[in-house]
Amino acid sequence: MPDTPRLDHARLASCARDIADAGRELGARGWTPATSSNFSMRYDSQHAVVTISGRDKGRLGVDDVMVVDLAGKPVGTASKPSAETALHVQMYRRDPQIGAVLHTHSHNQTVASRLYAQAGVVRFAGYELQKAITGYTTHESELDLPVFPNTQEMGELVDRVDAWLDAGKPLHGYLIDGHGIYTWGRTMAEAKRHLEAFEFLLACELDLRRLTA
Ligand SMILES: CSCCC(=O)C(=O)COP(=O)(O)O
Ligand SMILES: [Zn+2]
Repeated sequence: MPDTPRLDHARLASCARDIADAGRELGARGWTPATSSNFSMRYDSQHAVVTISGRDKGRLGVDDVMVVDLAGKPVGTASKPSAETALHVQMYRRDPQIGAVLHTHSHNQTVASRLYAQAGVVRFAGYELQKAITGYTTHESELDLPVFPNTQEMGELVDRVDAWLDAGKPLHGYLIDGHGIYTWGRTMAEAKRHLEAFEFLLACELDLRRLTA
């Protein structure tokens, strides 16, 4: 039987506070409607702290998160982790530098995911705000946000993300059709900056489509 790690309660409380703060901010912007969305932070090299399934993500408290291993298995609790935990732990497994993953369901994210599902990608070019994504230093770059089909089978989404990354294509976030966005960062602050940047860029693209239709 695998050893159950003794939890560092100070570390867990610190992650819980950061996750709850992020949830309050994102919820206040209307990006987490109707208990949607989920958030996580890396706890250590083999574990993450993730939101418990079904909680109101705009009103999280310290008891609304739990520890999982990087296979998504609960550690030290009988609570049920987010239904989308597999998409969080995938990022922690793939990149040891990733420290936080955010998933939201804003109106713009959802509408854009529907409009660009067939193309399979939203390509941003010419926006100064592309520089808010780590590694982008000029508006004269192309930033791709893929759109994957929605499914209740998390393994299918995990495979699509793996395929994108295994093809060597840069990935800083992705949309799921009719669902929402995933993005991440080395820290919670970086993950929030990426989320805000994608939300802003999607809003611009949607406005341009309306204004130039
Ligand atoms: C009510 S939203 C449907 C599930 C979802 O997409 C989501 O983001 C929240 O699921 P969780 O299990 O993390 O609460
Ligand atoms: Zn979701």
